[in-house]
Amino acid sequence: MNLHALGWTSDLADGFAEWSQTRCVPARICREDRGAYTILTEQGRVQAEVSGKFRHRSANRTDYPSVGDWVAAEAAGMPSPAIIHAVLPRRSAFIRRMPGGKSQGQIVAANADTAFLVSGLDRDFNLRRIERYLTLAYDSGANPVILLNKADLHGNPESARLQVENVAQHVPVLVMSSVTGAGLSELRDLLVPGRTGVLLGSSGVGKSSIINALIGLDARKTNAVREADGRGRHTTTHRQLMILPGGAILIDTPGLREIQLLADEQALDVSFEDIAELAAACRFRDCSHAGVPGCAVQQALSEGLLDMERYESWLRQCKEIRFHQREQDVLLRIQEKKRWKSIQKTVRDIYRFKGKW
Ligand SMILES: Nc1nc2c(ncn2[C@@H]2O[C@H](COP(=O)(O)OP(=O)(O)OP(=O)(O)O)[C@@H](O)[C@H]2O)c(=O)[nH]1
Ligand SMILES: [Zn+2]
Repeated sequence: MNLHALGWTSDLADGFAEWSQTRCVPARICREDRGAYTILTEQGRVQAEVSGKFRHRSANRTDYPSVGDWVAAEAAGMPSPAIIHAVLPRRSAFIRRMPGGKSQGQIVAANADTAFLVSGLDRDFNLRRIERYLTLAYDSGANPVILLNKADLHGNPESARLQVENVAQHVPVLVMSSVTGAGLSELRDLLVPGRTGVLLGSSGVGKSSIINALIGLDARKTNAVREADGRGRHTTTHRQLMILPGGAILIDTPGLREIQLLADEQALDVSFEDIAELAAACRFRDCSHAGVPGCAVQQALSEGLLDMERYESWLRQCKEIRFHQREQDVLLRIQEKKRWKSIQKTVRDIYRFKGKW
């Protein structure tokens, strides 16, 4: 398989330069299952794991390879898995907060060019959730596209599209159905050979069905091929990267049950460009725009120029991002403290050792 067909770019080639004189080859992670990786190389699909040295120097979960990542890997000779020595610099990454409140981030997909944010036009439809996904997408570095799937279940999909276009300024919104095939050809037009898309969305919105429809499988049979998750529910359990017949690369992700933001505030300025503009025009310095009379944001609210629910959604996201930033700061301070303790201990040990002389 040609590396370019897997999404190889000149930036990646630059990133790989320091490995080019070694026995390593470039490879892309197509599947991860608790530390066991499946990678794609020019030679084909192989199993891989990270080296002991890699494990040793990787303190954070985000240091480890994720689906979509490019790595420097060394073939170890079958049947041993190949050894991953390094992750090449990422062009984009979707980071979400780990479920269960740990403050470490988890990379859902790496190196995507386009983020397909999938919603179902059924009971799942929720503008506020779309706003959250948009912030996540802008923070990741990939370009968002919104897919409104299950159009066959909605009485007036066009009205839903208008609502979404209202909150997702400049973002393409596609109404589709993986069951009837509506919108599929428009979606195909957005898929570029050698470019990577990632499907993100809650469980059950139809991510796997969309992929199946794209590769020509009957979407209604998706359930039959889904893997049981042990609780009797059928759901996608592994993120997986695949190459579609047209040559575009697509990453399927398991439904994110909770999407807590671990984004940068700048991402909010893009997903809420309208509010960011108002905030910039606010005459109060350091205004939180949360209720001060005379504030430009409050003014827009009272004049009906800004939707209250959208404003509240923005405020919640601001608070959440700041909360995680503070938490992250605390975490960094603790790590720094530990580092100093260990340096102090080393120094003490050296003196103690010297004292024996
Ligand atoms: N009516 C209708 N049903 C759909 C459509 N797309 C998917 N479904 C159904 O919705 C259910 C969930 O679809 P999946 O493709 O498994 O959803 P998913 O987003 O991959 O879910 P997870 O793997 O849990 O993240 C299945 O029963 C599909 O048959 C659609 O366009 N219309
Ligand atoms: Zn203000």
